[in-house]
Amino acid sequence: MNGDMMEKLLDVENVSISFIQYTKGLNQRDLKVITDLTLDISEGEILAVLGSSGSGKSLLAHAIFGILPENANLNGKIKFKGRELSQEDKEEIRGKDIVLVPQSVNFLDPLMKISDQAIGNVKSDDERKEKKIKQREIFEHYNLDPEVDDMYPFQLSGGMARRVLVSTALLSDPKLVVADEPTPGLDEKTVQETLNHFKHMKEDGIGVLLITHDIHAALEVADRIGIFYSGYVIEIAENKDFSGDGENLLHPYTKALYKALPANGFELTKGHQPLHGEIVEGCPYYDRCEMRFDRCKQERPQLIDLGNKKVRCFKYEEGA
Ligand SMILES: Nc1ncnc2c1ncn2[C@@H]1O[C@H](COP(=O)(O)OP(=O)(O)OP(=O)(O)O)[C@@H](O)[C@H]1O
Ligand code: NI
Repeated sequence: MNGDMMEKLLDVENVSISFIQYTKGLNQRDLKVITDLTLDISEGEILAVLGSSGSGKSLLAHAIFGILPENANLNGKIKFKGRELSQEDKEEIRGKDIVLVPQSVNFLDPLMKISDQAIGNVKSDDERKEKKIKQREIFEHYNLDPEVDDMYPFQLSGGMARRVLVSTALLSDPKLVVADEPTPGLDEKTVQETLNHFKHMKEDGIGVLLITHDIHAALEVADRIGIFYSGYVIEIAENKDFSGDGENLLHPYTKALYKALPANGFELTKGHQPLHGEIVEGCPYYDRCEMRFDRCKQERPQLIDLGNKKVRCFKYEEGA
């Protein structure tokens, strides 16, 4: 599919998420977890967001669905098909045009039979029948036998539960699927299976936001990969840039990450990423950067838009 012809589905523009934290006495401070995050996804495209544990990946997903914790502050815009979504819009649209494949099976209701919760609320018996047929079809497609319909979540194996979450998400014919860490804890075969599901969605024109800390999974299915570092997206690269010597990758962190791949297994969190809320004045990667210059210590680089690619580094500023 030609990426240029596909309609834009999701725009996340300058999104920041913070928590109010009470310190000694009645002092409070803003604990920033995500800062100025910008990304977009089109029909038939898989965008992976790659970040270490605790980097705010699930919060990003929850912001899109309007299910952030009460004490979270959300700034910036989230748009679907060009229209900014209010909290009410998000509540309206979720589970329909946009669906979440949650990180945890705990999102399933432990007291409800699998097929009932997959079908969800219906307005009439006819609708229930219709949805039941569709549910069975999709479950069949994901190798979930009829007896699964009457099971409760605790009766599912890890792999089955994953397949239930994916097929439940697809039941509403979504335009966009947000998958939060769909692969950890799965055996190699089930990982492969899950990734294939995302490829099928892509072929069906669905946009997929794949949130993961597994760079191998990201590289296997994603068209583009957004790299989180210390609450920032420091680069959005194309999949094909992760090849050769990594010479087409832009940010020094992404380059280092790529170089570490074949040799070291892979370690995303090697070294110290400034913690959330730590006040870093300049570039968050300054301390580890091999290409830094003075300006990087005082001033924070903005995300530079290079068409399909984006990077947050002064080195790529015009005239630099
Ligand atoms: N309700 C809350 N109040 C305060 N801080 C919170 C709250 N929820 C999350 N956080 C903070 O936000 C950070 C990001 O959480 P999030 O679950 O989005 O990380 P993640 O990237 O999805 O991690 P993982 O890979 O472990 O799933 C956490 O490290 C935590 O410090
Ligand atoms: Ni998470």
